Amino acid sequence: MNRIVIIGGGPAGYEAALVAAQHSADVTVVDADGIGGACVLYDCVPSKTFIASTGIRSDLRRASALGIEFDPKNVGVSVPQVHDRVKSLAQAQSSDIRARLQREGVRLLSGEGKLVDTAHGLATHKVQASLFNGEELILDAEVVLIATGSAPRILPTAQPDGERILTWRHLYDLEELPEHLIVVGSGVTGVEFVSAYTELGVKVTVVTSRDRVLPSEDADAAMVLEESLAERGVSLIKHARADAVERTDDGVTVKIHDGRTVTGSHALMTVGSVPNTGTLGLENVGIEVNSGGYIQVDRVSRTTVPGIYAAGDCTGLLPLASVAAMQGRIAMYHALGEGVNPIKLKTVASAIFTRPEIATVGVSQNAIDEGQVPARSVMLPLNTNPRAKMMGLRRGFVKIFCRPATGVVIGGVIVAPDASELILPIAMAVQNHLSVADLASTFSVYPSLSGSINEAARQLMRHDDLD
Ligand SMILES: Cc1cc2nc3c(=O)[nH]c(=O)nc-3n(C[C@H](O)[C@H](O)[C@H](O)COP(=O)(O)OP(=O)(O)OC[C@H]3O[C@@H](n4cnc5c(N)ncnc54)[C@H](O)[C@@H]3O)c2cc1C
Ligand SMILES: NC(=O)c1ccc[n+]([C@@H]2O[C@H](COP(=O)([O-])OP(=O)(O)OC[C@H]3O[C@@H](n4cnc5c(N)ncnc54)[C@H](O)[C@@H]3O)[C@@H](O)[C@H]2O)c1
Repeated sequence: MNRIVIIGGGPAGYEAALVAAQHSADVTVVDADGIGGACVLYDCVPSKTFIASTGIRSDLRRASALGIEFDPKNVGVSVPQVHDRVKSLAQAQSSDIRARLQREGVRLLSGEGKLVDTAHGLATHKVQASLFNGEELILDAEVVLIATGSAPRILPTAQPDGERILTWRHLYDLEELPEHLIVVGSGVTGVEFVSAYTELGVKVTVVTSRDRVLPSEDADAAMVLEESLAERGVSLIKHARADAVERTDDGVTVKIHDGRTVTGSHALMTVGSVPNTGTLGLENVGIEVNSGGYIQVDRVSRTTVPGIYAAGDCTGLLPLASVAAMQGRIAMYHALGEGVNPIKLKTVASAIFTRPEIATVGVSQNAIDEGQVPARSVMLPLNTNPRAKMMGLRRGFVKIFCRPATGVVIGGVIVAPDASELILPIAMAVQNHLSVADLASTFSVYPSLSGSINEAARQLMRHDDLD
């Protein structure tokens, strides 16, 4: 029987454990935060649960435009109830995953894991587990998976205190809504909270070092989001690198590199994450990390040391729960000698849970514009879609990219409510090499937002006929 030790119980670790247990391996997971990892307990699951509440308030605000009379001023937000729901749902999901792992026979240890091999190049490895109950165990393993995730990046001059200067992991402990929230950073994490807090009626200012929100995402999508946030009263301060955040008597001051200052009641730091690789004893086995502290892996999750794999945010490949889980599963299939397909990032679908949502899959507009990938594309505004008109939607679009000669779909972007759900047909087309003709000839429901996916594909087909 293979002895496998997994350090970290987030999506990378627990999905790997399930695969290994189903292949009759002897699996131990050592985890420091709780099964489900930061994903379930602090990051992805809590933020999406929070956003589920904040969205309801916006739906109510839009009701009058559709002829439903009601006074938005009478809508209250029970902050303790919203936060309790967030935390109890996260705990419940963690418990469910824990129970499933236990049913599959996985041994779960609560504590910190560290590699303690006495020399480099050994055939098997040793993991020291320092348990929170005070026990110290040394676990022998033929295979080790490092799946330790990442933690919020902290600026030394903006130390979070959990009261006024916050990371996203402090938010659900606040007793009241911030009066004026300054969000530092405009990446995916930042904009999701900017959108959510404005939906709750909180005044929000964004301080970003870049020239737009979502600098790494589709520019057309980012522009739609900027317009929508501006309409909801968000102030966006661009080209503004925050040097420091300080407490004042009644709030915070954010000091910007060029001398400007911004004051508010609270500051939320969303300036990225750092991998949890510093205390893992990597030097004891001869694994080197890159300049960002990430563990380098190949497409089947192998590190440079035989028998040691790494998966998820600690590898810096693509920090998404879905990718972490896939990397973890692939590591186990490979370690157990099963046939395995190396990970393909070109087919990963992801979404940004703002209002409107932004979902993407496959190649990006940037890669096409820079000439890295030849493609034809079409961008269809949603306001021509009958269902969108019925729903009173003013913004959003469907964009599809396809190969110039064959029309094979290679990517797409959707900006719409529930874009996270609407992206699936394009993701299926990308994954299965379907063409725009395949997409165009698939029946969609009339009327539906997904009808715009058919229509966009049809426009690319017409273009085909002219070639
Ligand atoms: C605010 C926010 C929202 C997000 N929303 C989404 C989303 O909507 N969709 C999506 O796909 N992704 C989302 N992500 C990204 C997603 O959360 C991560 O990609 C995912 O958590 C990575 O999983 P992981 O298993 O690598 O690590 P994690 O989930 O971070 O789990 C790692 C675990 O390892 C443990 N650990 C660390 N060091 C040790 C040690 N030495 N010994 C033992 N245990 C250790 C930690 O305690 C933790 O439990 C979001 C991220 C953030 C910050
Ligand atoms: N819905 C989702 O799937 C979801 C949600 C959240 C995060 N994530 C994952 O997490 C990854 C990381 O996202 P993120 O937003 O946490 O980090 P990020 O590194 O992508 O963004 C941080 C932003 O902060 C800015 N910044 C850094 N230092 C600054 C300073 N001193 N002053 C002002 N601005 C500063 C950077 O320019 C950058 O735009 C994403 O790429 C995504 O993969 C996914």
